[in-house]
Amino acid sequence: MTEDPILIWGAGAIGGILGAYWARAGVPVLMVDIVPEHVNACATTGLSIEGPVEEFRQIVPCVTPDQLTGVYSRIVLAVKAHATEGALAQLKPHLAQDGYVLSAQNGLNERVIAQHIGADRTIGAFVNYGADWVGPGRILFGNRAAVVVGEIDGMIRPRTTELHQLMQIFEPDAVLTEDIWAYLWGKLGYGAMLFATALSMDSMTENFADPARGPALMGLAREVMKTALAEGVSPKPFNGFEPSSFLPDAGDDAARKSLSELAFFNSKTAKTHTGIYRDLAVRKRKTEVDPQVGTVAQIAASHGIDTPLLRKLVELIHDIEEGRRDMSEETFHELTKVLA
Ligand SMILES: NC(=O)C1=CN([C@@H]2O[C@H](COP(=O)(O)OP(=O)(O)OC[C@H]3O[C@@H](n4cnc5c(N)ncnc54)[C@H](OP(=O)(O)O)[C@@H]3O)[C@@H](O)[C@H]2O)C=CC1
Ligand SMILES: CC(C)(CO)C(=O)C(=O)O
Repeated sequence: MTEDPILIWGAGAIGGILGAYWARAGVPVLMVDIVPEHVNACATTGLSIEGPVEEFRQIVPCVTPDQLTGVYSRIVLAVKAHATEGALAQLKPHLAQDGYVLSAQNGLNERVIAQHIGADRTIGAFVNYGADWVGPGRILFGNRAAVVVGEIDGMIRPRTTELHQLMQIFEPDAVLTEDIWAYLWGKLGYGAMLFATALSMDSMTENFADPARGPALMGLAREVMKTALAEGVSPKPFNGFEPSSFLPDAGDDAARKSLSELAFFNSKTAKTHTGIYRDLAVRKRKTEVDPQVGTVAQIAASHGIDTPLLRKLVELIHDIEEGRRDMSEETFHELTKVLA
């Protein structure tokens, strides 16, 4: 493996965990984050990984973007999707001509990254493990889950194999794929339902297990799967999400079975609520709804597919972000009304 440090841009829940595991394994890592107290804690007293999976504290070199010098050949981008363009502008001067950016994010950020730095320098990852940034130098690792890496053109290159090995340090079951888009679109389908779970204060499991919420949840996944098919993508299953159960010809029983598997999978995590819930209820900040759900609705429209549930979901999340609605069961059922 090459020896210049892997730059992790965004040292929060997802990036921080990768940084801590790689640093502990002796892989040279440098993290970059905009929260000075967190940067200071990671680099001095160490980053504390907490929760049921494993507990340890690891010093990980970490700087703010203005403190960064040098050029790097491997950059892992782990900021929220709406921070992608800003982060790309900052990281571009630090990316080697023959280097790459790996997106460890939810959404279709690989498209945005490719536009800015070139498709040949963009690699995709699908991450489904659950984590929360709980304070400076502290991350809750709630549960292990699927981790997949792959080139956006489907080729397997030496750098992809190296990345796969690196991911296996952290997640032994990490997968190397020739079809990263299948996983990214699968997560968009699951992700649309996760956004809906954040319309109320209830946990992911309470949402997935509630028969009254089933129709709206399955309707959201169906709109995303229909759009994926129109894009020529066949989403792949992971951790209880079974894309084929939400295809136009699959019945309600299959969809309900997948919802019940998602309820079960999420009953095992210490991260009971989504990152979206955390943005809305705890951190009181904007979510990734526009670059995730909004983007799918736009892509659907470009294929002539109507997505009334996705559009309503974007509107409801905006309402909560802007203080026009509470997070409540009643807000969730504004989605159900779309089906009436
Ligand atoms: N958390 C989870 O369990 C999962 C998250 N994901 C996805 O992973 C991605 C990252 O999410 P997550 O780790 O939870 O987010 P976090 O908010 O925990 O971490 C992102 C970190 O990046 C910082 N940041 C923002 N802008 C910049 C910038 N320009 N340069 C450097 N750092 C910056 C943030 O600071 P600040 O907070 O001040 O903005 C924050 O510290 C998202 O797309 C998310 O949907 C996917 C699967 C699971
Ligand atoms: C729930 C989770 C961790 C996926 O399992 C996620 O992606 C999120 O919090 O948004």
